[in-house]
Amino acid sequence: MESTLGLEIIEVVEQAAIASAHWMGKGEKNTADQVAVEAMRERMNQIHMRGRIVIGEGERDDAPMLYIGEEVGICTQENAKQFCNPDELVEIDIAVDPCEGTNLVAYGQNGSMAVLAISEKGGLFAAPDFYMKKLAAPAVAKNHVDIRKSATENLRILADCMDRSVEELVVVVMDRPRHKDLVQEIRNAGARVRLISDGDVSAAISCAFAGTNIHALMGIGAAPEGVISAAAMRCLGGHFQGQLIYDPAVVKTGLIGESKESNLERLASMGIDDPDKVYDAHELACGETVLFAACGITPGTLMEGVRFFHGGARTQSLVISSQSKTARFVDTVHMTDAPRRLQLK
Ligand SMILES: O=C(COP(=O)(O)O)[C@@H](O)[C@H](O)[C@H](O)[C@H](O)COP(=O)(O)O
Ligand SMILES: [Mn+2]
Ligand SMILES: [Mn+2]
Repeated sequence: MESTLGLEIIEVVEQAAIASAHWMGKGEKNTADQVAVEAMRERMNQIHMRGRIVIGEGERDDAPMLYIGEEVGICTQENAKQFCNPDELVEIDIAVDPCEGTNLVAYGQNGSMAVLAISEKGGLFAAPDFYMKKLAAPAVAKNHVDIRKSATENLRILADCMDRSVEELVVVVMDRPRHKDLVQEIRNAGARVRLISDGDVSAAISCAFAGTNIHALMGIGAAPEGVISAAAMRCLGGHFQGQLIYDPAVVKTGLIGESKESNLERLASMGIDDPDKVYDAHELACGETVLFAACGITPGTLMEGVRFFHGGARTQSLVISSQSKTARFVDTVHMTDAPRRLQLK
């Protein structure tokens, strides 16, 4: 599955990031999102593949593009037989977030990226548009920390695993009222908190890389982003656990349905019989082969953002593969017109 796909998906996230970056700082989050979706879809449809979106634009958005169930790739088009024999191609599932951190792009803040994960059919958990409690940590802490334990306990374990004191740990938490007690607990335990307004995919993956000064992600974000983060963490060997949040009283945003009961019914109709199950990275991204690609839109912990210059743009992406066991940082110069000069760095 990987061979050429690994290269092509770099271009998919690059094109989405460039399109969105044109809207950086313009205060228009919907446009920044929409152009990323269109660019991602257009580039995906040039790839010799039979893809199906399993995580895309929200189930209830009625989005015209990259909606859940949409088929993408040349080999899914009506005239597919002109280009390929669809029966010879492996069917793949794709999770996309063309603009992860739309607010960050709109307000020119750090940490946004175009991102996707791919696996063979059935290899990614088709998470509902619910919230998810998440715990991410470096590989050394894998299976030692546990989302069922308190933050205080996990911080002690994490400090032990990393051979440092709790005071030397930095935990990323989304700046939301629902995290008031969690933030207090982390501070009381002695660790330092980095509050982010958006973009918990970047924060989760950063835990797997030493040198980011991010040692854990705790708290509740969106479930689809949890699956995308898990795909990367599974390939990187980092710790990632997620637990669906179906009780609107926990998040208090009204975004996850009117009542706990109706949400439980919805989960049951999707075949999720144990709504309290704790999923690890291997369960959220269980495919034999998993690929992950992200390209920075605005600057982030892992990647630079898109930089425009006369006649082109420069991007930085991260492509991770479970098959080749690689995490590649790709630095690309895009020559849209004839650039006056190309800078080495
Ligand atoms: O920040 C985020 C927004 O993503 P996007 O809509 O693609 O720009 C994500 O990283 C979060 O995981 C998540 O979507 C968020 O926590 C859910 O929203 P909120 O109710 O504001 O916490
Ligand atoms: Mn997102
Ligand atoms: Mn998004």
